[in-house]
Order: sequence, then structure tokens, then C-alpha cells
Amino acid sequence: MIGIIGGTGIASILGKGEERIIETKYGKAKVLIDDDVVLLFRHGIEHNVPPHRINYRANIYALKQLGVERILAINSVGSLKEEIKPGTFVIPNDFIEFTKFRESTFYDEGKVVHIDMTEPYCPELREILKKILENKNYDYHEGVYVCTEGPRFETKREIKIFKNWGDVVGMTGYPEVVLARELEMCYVSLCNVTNYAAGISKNVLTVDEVLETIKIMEDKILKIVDEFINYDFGERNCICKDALKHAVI
Ligand SMILES: CSC[C@H]1O[C@H](OP(=O)(O)O)[C@H](O)[C@@H]1O
Ligand code: HPA
Repeated sequence: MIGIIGGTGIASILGKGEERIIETKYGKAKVLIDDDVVLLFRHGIEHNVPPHRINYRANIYALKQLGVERILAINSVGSLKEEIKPGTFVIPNDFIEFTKFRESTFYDEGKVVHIDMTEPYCPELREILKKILENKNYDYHEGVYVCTEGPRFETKREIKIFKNWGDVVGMTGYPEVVLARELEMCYVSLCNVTNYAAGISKNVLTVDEVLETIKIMEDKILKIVDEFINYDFGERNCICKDALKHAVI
């Protein structure tokens, strides 16, 4: 099974399949199931769940319960670099996070687990996603995803600091990527660069700009997702499938 986690502006372009509510020990998750693809909208289909209130554990656990092994997460981000232009893509190869109140592990009682995060995103899926974008001549960069708590956008001063440490900024990439690895699932992120971050942009940040850019990118996003869900993945030979092997005390 393949899992697709949709972010801002994606429900309107990807919403198809049988709607199901999946009960997990961390709460409920609403998904759409279409053949062997599970679609989950992290903000809810109506986009009424803000980034800091998303039940990330219920979402990832629900995908695991449904037999998902590989996840493509779609994230909207702000660019921290002039050369990373709105309307292009970023495939993160690392992250740093400044979130505050999120449940960020499945292992907070009973087993003590220290999962390795040297390669947070699945190396196999990153290579596949890069190939898909290259074959389509879609502009993309690899880089570091900086995760903030939200729901506010960042200040100019925060971005002045973040741009020395990362390439794009978002509010939802963490803890999804860690939770997926804790359940030995492969996770890759396709970041839609929707705007320049605060202070780099010449204008104030607006949700309108984010949604307008997503609209412009939607055809490319659809084509990438379509190619991904139809990719012949074969066996998993990555670090993700045995992530717990040397992580439990
Ligand atoms: C409306 S911009 C802020 C909003 O968009 C991004 O969501 P997602 O990563 O799910 O596409 C960002 O993380 C914020 O939640
Ligand atoms: N900051 C944080 N999250 C975002 C942004 C941003 O500038 N754009 C889209 N998601």
C-alpha cells in the first residue's frame, strides 16, 4: 500500500476514494482509499485543523494499520533562498525543528526507543522522486526543511537565522517524518515552494499567495503523484524497514 499525505490546497485536487474513519489508539484519522492508495489530508478535508493541532500520531498509525509501507507527503513551504523560487519543488534530505507542543514519538512509555535520524527521509524514495521530477523537467532542489510550530508565519528575524540553517520552512513536516521511521515506514516529502519566507519576500505573507501558487502548481503535483503511485517499487532495501533493530534499549 502507498500512503499520500496531502497538505494545504491539495484536497481540492486529489480528493478521491472511499471515505473511511480509522480508529487508532492515538485517535481517529479520516482517509480516502482508492485501490491500494490511502489518501490522508493532514488538515482535514475541510482544512479546519491547524498545523499545531494535527494528530500526527493518529495519522501515521492509521496508515500503518492499513498496511502502508511507503508514504509520499506533500508540504507547502516558504523559500529561505533566493535561488529556490516559488512555483518550484524541494525534496528534503534533512530537517531541523522548532516545534513546541507536539507528541513526537510513539514510544513515550514502556519501550525506550532512540531512532536513528542520520538519514531522516527514505533514501530509496528520494531517488525515485528525484527521477520522476527530472524525467518531467520540473525544477527542484534538495535541501533542509525547517519546521516551525505555527500557525503564525515566521518573523523576519527568525528567517534571518533559519536561512543559515535550512532551505525551506514549513509547519507540518515534523513529527511526521520521525513517526513514520519509528514504525519502519518509508517517508519522502515533496515540498511545493509557494512563497519567499518573511523578510525575503518583498511583501507580507498571505494565505492567498500560498493557495494561488498551489493552484499554479497543481497540474505538476498531480502528475508527480500519479507517477509515484504507479511506480513499480519492488522490494524495500532501505534503512527504514529495519529502523527499530538497533534503536531499542
Ligand atoms: C497556508 S500556509 C501555512 C500552512 O501550509 C502548510 O501546510 P502543509 O505543509 O500541510 O501544506 C504549512 O505547513 C501550514 O500548515
Ligand atoms: N512559512 C511556514 N510555512 C509555510 C510557508 C512559510 O512561509 N509557506 C507555506 N507554508
